[in-house]
Amino acid sequence: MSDSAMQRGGASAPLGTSEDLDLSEVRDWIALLKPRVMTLVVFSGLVGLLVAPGSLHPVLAATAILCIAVAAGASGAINMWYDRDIDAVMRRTSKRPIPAGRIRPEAALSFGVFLAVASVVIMGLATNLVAAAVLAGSIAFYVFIYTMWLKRRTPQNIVIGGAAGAFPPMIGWAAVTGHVSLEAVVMFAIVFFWTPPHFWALSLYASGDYQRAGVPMLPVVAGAKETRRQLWLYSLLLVPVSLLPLAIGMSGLAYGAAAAVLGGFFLHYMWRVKRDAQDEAGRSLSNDAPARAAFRFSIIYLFALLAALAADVLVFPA
Ligand code: HEM
Ligand SMILES: CC(C)=CCC/C(C)=C/CC/C(C)=C/COP(=O)(O)OP(=O)(O)O
Repeated sequence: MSDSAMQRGGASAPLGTSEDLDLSEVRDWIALLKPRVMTLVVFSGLVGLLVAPGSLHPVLAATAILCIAVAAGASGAINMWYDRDIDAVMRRTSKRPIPAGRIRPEAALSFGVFLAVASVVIMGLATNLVAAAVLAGSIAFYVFIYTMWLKRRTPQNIVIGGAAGAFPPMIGWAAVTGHVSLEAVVMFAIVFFWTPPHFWALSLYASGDYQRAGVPMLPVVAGAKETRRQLWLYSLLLVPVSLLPLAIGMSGLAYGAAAAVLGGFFLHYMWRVKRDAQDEAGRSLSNDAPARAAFRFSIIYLFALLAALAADVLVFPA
């Protein structure tokens, strides 16, 4: 039995439980990859790949998507290694495998670095150098620019650092075409402008955590009122940006209509956050119910928008 399994089950664990213990160990390693966040990252990469002109052998396409998933997971693991001190003091993250003492920090780091290198090398072999380079760049962006540099220094951390999460559709596109063109930049822009409202909605009701950990997220540094204002500004920018695929002829009217309707809902949810009843300090009087709803909707929105783009391009090819 490993040290971590001993910690969980204890030396006197009943016979027959070793498989369960191994399974929970596997679950811890999977948790290091932030699998829930990965679903949308992978989906956006898949959409980039599906809407790209040209074709890729299905096995190579599946490999490319797997590489995006593994790269995102690897950077999540390295992020958890680096952030283990602040994760330990935040309620939302304190039970993660490293702060909870179930995985050694160095083991998590080796795991993350190994997966990061493997994902880039395999992407290069399976597709092309451009896709591998953008994949490497997005890992480096998340790890070095966001996690190690901006996250603890500026409330604009997620605006700049969030670019890391906007690369996957571009990587999917590059995997098929071998280059980065305007369409790929447009998909990048959609995720880029979506990220601040997505995260700031959550940060409004998780600001206690960030304050305790000394992370300068916008509500901690500038207050809830300013966060609501900036969240609203980025939401207003996102809607026209989401219509760019139509404007550049990448998609047709079906996508345009879907983007307009989804954008209307997005603005509705974010407007409710902006107008949430608040005290003089800007704190919500409704237990942040609108912010919680807006955060949940932000995820549905991006899934639906990207699905609409893929459906439009595949059903009505140019
Ligand atoms: C710097 C940028 C971003 C930050 C700081 C951020 C932060 C967060 C946080 C703190 C959560 C709460 C869930 C958790 O405990 O992990 C979350 C959830 C989520 N994020 Fe983001 N996010 C960012 C960008 C993105 C991007 C680019 C995507 C995908 C395209 C994404 C997809 C998701 C999804 C799908 C969830 C829900 C996970 C669940 O079901 O628990 N996020 N995000
Ligand atoms: C292909 C590739 C490398 C994609 C990268 C995907 C990526 C960077 C997604 C960003 C999403 C994310 C979980 C941010 C969390 O920030 P945080 O670390 O502040 O969150 P935490 O407090 O939950 O740890």
